[in-house]
Amino acid sequence: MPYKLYEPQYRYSLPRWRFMYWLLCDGDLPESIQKRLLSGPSIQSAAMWSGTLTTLAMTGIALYRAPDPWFWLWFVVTLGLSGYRAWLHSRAKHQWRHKSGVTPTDQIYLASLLWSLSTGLGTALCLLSGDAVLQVLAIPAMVAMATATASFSHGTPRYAVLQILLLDLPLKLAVPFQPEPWFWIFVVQAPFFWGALYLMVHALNDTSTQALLGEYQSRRMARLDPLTELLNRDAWFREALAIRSAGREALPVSLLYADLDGFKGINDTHGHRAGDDLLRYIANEMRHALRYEDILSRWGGDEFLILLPGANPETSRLIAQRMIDAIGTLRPQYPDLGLSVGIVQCDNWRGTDRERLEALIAQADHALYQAKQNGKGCFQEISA
Ligand SMILES: Nc1nc2c(ncn2[C@@H]2O[C@H](COP(=O)(O)OP(=O)(O)OP(=O)(O)O)[C@@H](O)[C@H]2O)c(=O)[nH]1
Repeated sequence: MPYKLYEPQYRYSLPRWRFMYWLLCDGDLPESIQKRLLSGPSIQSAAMWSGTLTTLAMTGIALYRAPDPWFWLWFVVTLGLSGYRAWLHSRAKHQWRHKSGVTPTDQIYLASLLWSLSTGLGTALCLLSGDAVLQVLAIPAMVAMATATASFSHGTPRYAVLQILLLDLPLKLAVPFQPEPWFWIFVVQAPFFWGALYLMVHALNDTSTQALLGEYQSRRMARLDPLTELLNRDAWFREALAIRSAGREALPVSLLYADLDGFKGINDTHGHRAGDDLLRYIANEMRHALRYEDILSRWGGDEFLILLPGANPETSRLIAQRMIDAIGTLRPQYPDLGLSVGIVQCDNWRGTDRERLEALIAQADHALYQAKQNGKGCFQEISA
């Protein structure tokens, strides 16, 4: 049966204020999951508007029943906060759509906390007003809002707890200051109510986090070589072919085919596990020798394929030599270890398809063969 997964309208960037980060994020999770949890229903427009409309309806009824200056203040604060929150949401949506920078995550969550506080204080006022209608309205409205908050904000459990307390605590604190003894029942049941919401937030959070982590891991495994965590062949092809459409003018690229020298001997002498550790270490060294935009993969065994977009021959020589030198620093421990690199230069990447790319790889492989023939530990270049 077809079904549609819940997708947030847009993703929020991580909070920048320290306290907000602590309140909203779990630093142990990958950033993409933190952002996904952060962008849950709690700060999507639908949740904001349902909360806002409920509060506005309550303030309207409160003003109708008892046009007290405090209720006027509650009404004005709710109206002001609603406008501010609507503005923040439209800014966030715009920034996300146009990828023009960070979203105002801190402000959005802070405004939502202020709404919780003003709503909590407002319902406490309803209880203190002595008006039976307002009192009867305030209690179920607060139970509904606190419960909805727990499910909406489950992606951010610390924040959810604070929000529930801001909403519900003032009402409970108001009970001793009004004459009706039956309202004490809400104070007595408070620990059970909050405890149940706490458990619900954490159970929902656990389920969402585990599901997102599972999805994250399977995406990673489909993309990365498990030993070195570099791109695997398929992902490399995808990324390499994806850059062909960028820009209109000719885009020169270099393709580097790198192969370790003497690696078999290291496996034979130090064991396969030491060989694995070395491959991981070398993958990291290569990452550091490259630029952000370069596309690096473990092609197989002790071979690596690297695409350098926009690189001229001089840059590619420089990068190849940088990688050879980086591996050279391991000589004191592994005297026979080295790196040979075949380089193929391509003047214009535009219009490249898989077939042409495979032909370029074959040329780079040929250049690598020549580098090995020339005594290893060096690079050899040819033009496409
Ligand atoms: N430890 C480890 N070894 C691997 C892995 N994949 C391939 N190898 C080994 O890497 C070696 C690659 O073979 P060659 O490239 O011929 O070895 P080499 O000594 O570097 O040869 P030259 O390139 O001619 O210098 C083989 O011994 C493979 O068993 C791996 O994932 N882990």
